[in-house]
Amino acid sequence: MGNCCALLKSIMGFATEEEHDGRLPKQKKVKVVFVLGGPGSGKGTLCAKIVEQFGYSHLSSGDLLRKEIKAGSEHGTMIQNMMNEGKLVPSDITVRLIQKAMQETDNDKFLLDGFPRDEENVRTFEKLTKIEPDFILFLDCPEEEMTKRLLSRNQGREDDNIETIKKRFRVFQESTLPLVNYYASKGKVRKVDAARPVEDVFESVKTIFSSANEQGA
Ligand SMILES: Nc1ncnc2c1ncn2[C@@H]1O[C@H](COP(=O)(O)OP(=O)(O)OP(=O)(O)O)[C@@H](O)[C@H]1O
Ligand SMILES: Nc1ccn([C@H]2C[C@H](O)[C@@H](COP(=O)(O)O)O2)c(=O)n1
Ligand SMILES: [Mg+2]
Repeated sequence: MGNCCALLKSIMGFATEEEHDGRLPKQKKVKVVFVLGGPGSGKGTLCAKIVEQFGYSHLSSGDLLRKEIKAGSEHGTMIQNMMNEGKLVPSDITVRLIQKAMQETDNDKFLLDGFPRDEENVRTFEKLTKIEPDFILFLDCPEEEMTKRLLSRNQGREDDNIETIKKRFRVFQESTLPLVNYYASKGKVRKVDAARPVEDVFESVKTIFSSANEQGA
Protein backbone atom coordinates (compact mmCIF):
# COMPACT_ATOMS: atom_id res chain seq x y z
CA MET A 1 0.00 0.00 0.00
CA GLY A 2 1.40 3.42 -0.93
CA ASN A 3 2.05 6.06 1.72
CA CYS A 4 -0.68 8.21 0.27
CA CYS A 5 -3.29 5.46 0.70
CA ALA A 6 -2.10 4.65 4.21
CA LEU A 7 -2.41 8.32 5.15
CA LEU A 8 -5.89 8.56 3.61
CA LYS A 9 -6.95 5.45 5.47
CA SER A 10 -5.69 6.72 8.82
CA ILE A 11 -7.46 10.06 8.34
CA MET A 12 -10.73 8.81 6.91
CA GLY A 13 -10.90 5.47 8.74
CA PHE A 14 -11.78 3.38 5.71
CA ALA A 15 -10.15 0.48 3.96
CA THR A 16 -8.46 0.69 0.59
CA GLU A 17 -9.71 -1.46 -2.30
CA GLU A 18 -7.17 -4.24 -1.80
CA GLU A 19 -8.21 -4.64 1.85
CA HIS A 20 -11.92 -5.09 1.12
CA ASP A 21 -13.04 -8.53 -0.05
CA GLY A 22 -16.13 -8.60 2.24
CA ARG A 23 -14.02 -7.96 5.31
CA LEU A 24 -13.41 -4.99 7.54
CA PRO A 25 -9.79 -3.94 8.05
CA LYS A 26 -7.89 -6.35 10.32
CA GLN A 27 -9.37 -9.18 8.18
CA LYS A 28 -12.57 -9.26 10.19
CA LYS A 29 -15.22 -11.35 8.39
CA VAL A 30 -18.62 -10.18 9.55
CA LYS A 31 -22.30 -11.10 9.42
CA VAL A 32 -24.68 -8.21 8.99
CA VAL A 33 -28.46 -8.07 9.36
CA PHE A 34 -30.26 -4.89 8.27
CA VAL A 35 -33.21 -4.16 10.61
CA LEU A 36 -35.78 -2.06 8.78
CA GLY A 37 -39.26 -0.80 9.51
CA GLY A 38 -41.10 2.49 9.75
CA PRO A 39 -40.44 5.04 12.50
CA GLY A 40 -41.72 3.55 15.75
CA SER A 41 -42.13 0.02 14.37
CA GLY A 42 -39.98 -1.28 17.27
CA LYS A 43 -36.52 -1.69 15.68
CA GLY A 44 -34.55 -0.54 18.73
CA THR A 45 -36.76 -2.51 21.12
CA LEU A 46 -36.38 -5.76 19.17
CA CYS A 47 -32.65 -5.28 18.54
CA ALA A 48 -32.02 -5.13 22.30
CA LYS A 49 -33.73 -8.50 22.65
CA ILE A 50 -31.85 -10.06 19.72
CA VAL A 51 -28.54 -8.91 21.26
CA GLU A 52 -29.40 -10.67 24.53
CA GLN A 53 -30.43 -13.94 22.94
CA PHE A 54 -28.24 -14.22 19.84
CA GLY A 55 -25.04 -12.34 20.69
CA TYR A 56 -25.16 -9.71 17.95
CA SER A 57 -23.89 -6.17 18.45
CA HIS A 58 -26.53 -3.50 17.87
CA LEU A 59 -25.62 -0.41 15.88
CA SER A 60 -28.42 2.11 15.41
CA SER A 61 -27.56 4.62 12.70
CA GLY A 62 -29.94 7.14 14.28
CA ASP A 63 -28.17 6.75 17.64
CA LEU A 64 -24.74 7.17 16.01
CA LEU A 65 -25.95 10.38 14.35
CA ARG A 66 -27.44 11.67 17.62
CA LYS A 67 -24.06 11.00 19.32
CA GLU A 68 -22.39 13.18 16.69
CA ILE A 69 -24.79 16.02 17.51
CA LYS A 70 -24.13 15.64 21.26
CA ALA A 71 -20.37 15.57 20.72
CA GLY A 72 -20.62 18.89 18.87
CA SER A 73 -18.81 17.39 15.89
CA GLU A 74 -18.03 19.21 12.66
CA HIS A 75 -21.30 17.99 11.09
CA GLY A 76 -23.40 18.16 14.27
CA THR A 77 -25.54 21.17 13.39
CA MET A 78 -26.25 19.96 9.86
CA ILE A 79 -27.23 16.50 11.18
CA GLN A 80 -29.55 18.06 13.75
CA ASN A 81 -31.25 20.23 11.13
CA MET A 82 -31.75 17.25 8.80
CA MET A 83 -33.18 15.11 11.60
CA ASN A 84 -35.56 17.82 12.79
CA GLU A 85 -36.85 18.02 9.22
CA GLY A 86 -37.20 14.22 9.07
CA LYS A 87 -34.68 14.16 6.21
CA LEU A 88 -31.84 11.74 5.57
CA VAL A 89 -28.27 12.70 6.39
CA PRO A 90 -25.73 12.32 3.53
CA SER A 91 -24.72 8.68 3.25
CA ASP A 92 -21.00 9.33 3.46
CA ILE A 93 -21.39 10.60 7.02
CA THR A 94 -23.70 7.81 8.18
CA VAL A 95 -21.72 4.99 6.59
CA ARG A 96 -18.39 6.20 7.99
CA LEU A 97 -19.92 6.31 11.49
CA ILE A 98 -21.23 2.75 11.08
CA GLN A 99 -17.93 1.54 9.67
CA LYS A 100 -15.96 3.10 12.53
CA ALA A 101 -18.32 1.58 15.12
CA MET A 102 -17.97 -1.85 13.51
CA GLN A 103 -14.20 -1.58 13.52
CA GLU A 104 -14.21 -0.63 17.19
CA THR A 105 -16.56 -3.46 18.23
CA ASP A 106 -15.11 -6.82 19.12
CA ASN A 107 -17.77 -8.94 17.46
CA ASP A 108 -18.40 -10.47 14.05
CA LYS A 109 -22.23 -10.21 14.07
CA PHE A 110 -23.99 -6.88 13.67
CA LEU A 111 -27.56 -5.64 13.61
CA LEU A 112 -27.71 -2.41 11.62
CA ASP A 113 -30.85 -0.76 12.98
CA GLY A 114 -32.48 1.77 10.64
CA PHE A 115 -29.90 1.26 7.93
CA PRO A 116 -30.03 1.48 4.95
CA ARG A 117 -32.75 4.09 4.45
CA ASP A 118 -32.33 4.74 0.73
CA GLU A 119 -30.47 3.63 -2.38
CA GLU A 120 -27.60 6.04 -1.75
CA ASN A 121 -27.09 4.46 1.72
CA VAL A 122 -26.82 1.04 0.04
CA ARG A 123 -24.42 2.17 -2.67
CA THR A 124 -22.13 3.95 -0.20
CA PHE A 125 -22.14 1.02 2.24
CA GLU A 126 -21.29 -1.45 -0.55
CA LYS A 127 -18.56 0.81 -1.88
CA LEU A 128 -16.88 1.44 1.48
CA THR A 129 -17.31 -1.94 3.17
CA LYS A 130 -18.02 -4.45 0.37
CA ILE A 131 -20.36 -6.15 2.88
CA GLU A 132 -23.58 -7.85 1.73
CA PRO A 133 -26.29 -8.33 4.37
CA ASP A 134 -27.17 -11.90 5.34
CA PHE A 135 -30.83 -10.93 5.41
CA ILE A 136 -33.19 -8.04 6.13
CA LEU A 137 -35.48 -8.17 9.15
CA PHE A 138 -38.50 -6.07 8.21
CA LEU A 139 -40.88 -4.94 10.96
CA ASP A 140 -44.20 -4.29 9.30
CA CYS A 141 -46.52 -1.95 11.21
CA PRO A 142 -49.39 0.39 10.26
CA GLU A 143 -48.78 4.15 10.51
CA GLU A 144 -51.58 4.62 13.01
CA GLU A 145 -49.91 2.26 15.51
CA MET A 146 -46.44 3.73 14.87
CA THR A 147 -47.77 7.27 15.44
CA LYS A 148 -49.29 6.24 18.76
CA ARG A 149 -45.99 4.66 19.87
CA LEU A 150 -43.84 7.62 18.82
CA LEU A 151 -46.06 10.18 20.51
CA SER A 152 -45.84 8.29 23.78
CA ARG A 153 -42.17 7.25 23.53
CA ASN A 154 -41.11 10.02 25.87
CA GLN A 155 -37.37 9.78 25.27
CA GLY A 156 -36.90 13.47 24.58
CA ARG A 157 -36.42 13.02 20.82
CA GLU A 158 -37.02 16.32 19.04
CA ASP A 159 -38.29 14.47 15.96
CA ASP A 160 -41.09 12.75 17.89
CA ASN A 161 -43.65 15.45 17.07
CA ILE A 162 -46.54 14.99 14.67
CA GLU A 163 -45.19 17.26 11.88
CA THR A 164 -41.78 15.56 11.78
CA ILE A 165 -43.34 12.11 12.18
CA LYS A 166 -45.39 12.71 9.00
CA LYS A 167 -42.21 13.69 7.13
CA ARG A 168 -40.40 10.59 8.43
CA PHE A 169 -43.29 8.41 7.22
CA ARG A 170 -43.02 10.00 3.76
CA VAL A 171 -39.28 9.30 3.56
CA PHE A 172 -39.95 5.73 4.67
CA GLN A 173 -42.62 5.24 1.97
CA GLU A 174 -40.69 6.91 -0.82
CA SER A 175 -37.09 5.87 -0.12
CA THR A 176 -36.95 2.90 2.27
CA LEU A 177 -39.89 0.73 1.20
CA PRO A 178 -38.55 0.46 -2.38
CA LEU A 179 -35.34 -0.96 -0.89
CA VAL A 180 -37.32 -3.52 1.12
CA ASN A 181 -39.07 -4.53 -2.11
CA TYR A 182 -35.74 -4.78 -3.91
CA TYR A 183 -34.28 -7.08 -1.25
CA ALA A 184 -37.56 -9.06 -1.18
CA SER A 185 -37.13 -9.73 -4.91
CA LYS A 186 -33.75 -11.28 -4.02
CA GLY A 187 -35.38 -13.48 -1.33
CA LYS A 188 -33.55 -11.65 1.46
CA VAL A 189 -36.45 -10.19 3.46
CA ARG A 190 -37.83 -11.78 6.64
CA LYS A 191 -41.05 -9.90 7.31
CA VAL A 192 -42.68 -9.82 10.73
CA ASP A 193 -46.05 -8.41 11.84
CA ALA A 194 -44.82 -5.78 14.31
CA ALA A 195 -48.25 -4.49 15.32
CA ARG A 196 -48.51 -7.13 18.06
CA PRO A 197 -47.26 -7.00 21.68
CA VAL A 198 -43.44 -6.98 21.94
CA GLU A 199 -43.17 -10.54 23.25
CA ASP A 200 -45.27 -11.88 20.36
CA VAL A 201 -43.18 -10.01 17.81
CA PHE A 202 -40.03 -11.37 19.44
CA GLU A 203 -41.32 -14.94 19.18
CA SER A 204 -41.45 -14.52 15.38
CA VAL A 205 -38.04 -12.84 15.36
CA LYS A 206 -36.52 -15.69 17.38
CA THR A 207 -37.73 -18.23 14.81
CA ILE A 208 -36.05 -16.23 12.05
CA PHE A 209 -32.71 -15.89 13.84
CA SER A 210 -32.70 -19.53 15.01
CA SER A 211 -33.25 -20.69 11.47
CA ALA A 212 -30.52 -18.33 10.18
CA ASN A 213 -28.15 -19.82 12.79
CA GLU A 214 -28.97 -23.35 11.66
CA GLN A 215 -28.32 -22.48 8.05
CA GLY A 216 -25.06 -20.77 9.02
CA ALA A 217 -26.38 -17.57 7.37
N1 LIG B 1 -44.61 -4.24 19.83
C1 LIG B 1 -44.76 -3.09 20.51
N2 LIG B 1 -45.95 -2.80 21.09
C2 LIG B 1 -46.11 -1.64 21.78
N3 LIG B 1 -45.14 -0.70 21.94
C3 LIG B 1 -43.94 -0.96 21.37
C4 LIG B 1 -43.68 -2.15 20.63
N4 LIG B 1 -42.42 -2.11 20.18
C5 LIG B 1 -41.90 -0.95 20.62
N5 LIG B 1 -42.80 -0.26 21.35
C6 LIG B 1 -42.63 1.07 21.94
O1 LIG B 1 -42.77 2.01 20.87
C7 LIG B 1 -41.81 3.04 20.95
C8 LIG B 1 -40.93 3.00 19.70
O2 LIG B 1 -40.15 1.81 19.72
P1 LIG B 1 -38.65 1.82 19.17
O3 LIG B 1 -37.92 2.98 19.73
O4 LIG B 1 -38.10 0.47 19.42
O5 LIG B 1 -38.95 2.04 17.61
P2 LIG B 1 -37.95 2.32 16.41
O6 LIG B 1 -38.42 1.52 15.26
O7 LIG B 1 -36.55 2.12 16.84
O8 LIG B 1 -38.25 3.86 16.14
P3 LIG B 1 -37.33 4.94 15.39
O9 LIG B 1 -37.29 4.58 13.96
O10 LIG B 1 -38.05 6.23 15.63
O11 LIG B 1 -35.98 4.91 16.05
C9 LIG B 1 -41.05 2.80 22.25
O12 LIG B 1 -41.63 3.58 23.27
C10 LIG B 1 -41.25 1.30 22.53
O13 LIG B 1 -41.23 1.01 23.91
N1 LIG C 1 -29.52 5.62 7.76
C1 LIG C 1 -30.02 6.71 8.42
C2 LIG C 1 -30.63 6.57 9.67
C3 LIG C 1 -31.13 7.69 10.29
N2 LIG C 1 -31.03 8.89 9.70
C4 LIG C 1 -31.58 10.10 10.34
C5 LIG C 1 -32.94 10.44 9.77
C6 LIG C 1 -33.88 9.83 10.75
O1 LIG C 1 -35.14 10.46 10.74
C7 LIG C 1 -33.13 10.06 12.06
C8 LIG C 1 -33.54 9.16 13.19
O2 LIG C 1 -33.29 7.80 12.87
P1 LIG C 1 -33.93 6.64 13.76
O3 LIG C 1 -33.35 6.76 15.14
O4 LIG C 1 -35.40 6.88 13.76
O5 LIG C 1 -33.56 5.35 13.10
O6 LIG C 1 -31.77 9.88 11.71
C9 LIG C 1 -30.42 9.01 8.47
O7 LIG C 1 -30.33 10.11 7.92
N3 LIG C 1 -29.92 7.91 7.85
MG1 LIG D 1 -34.88 3.47 16.88
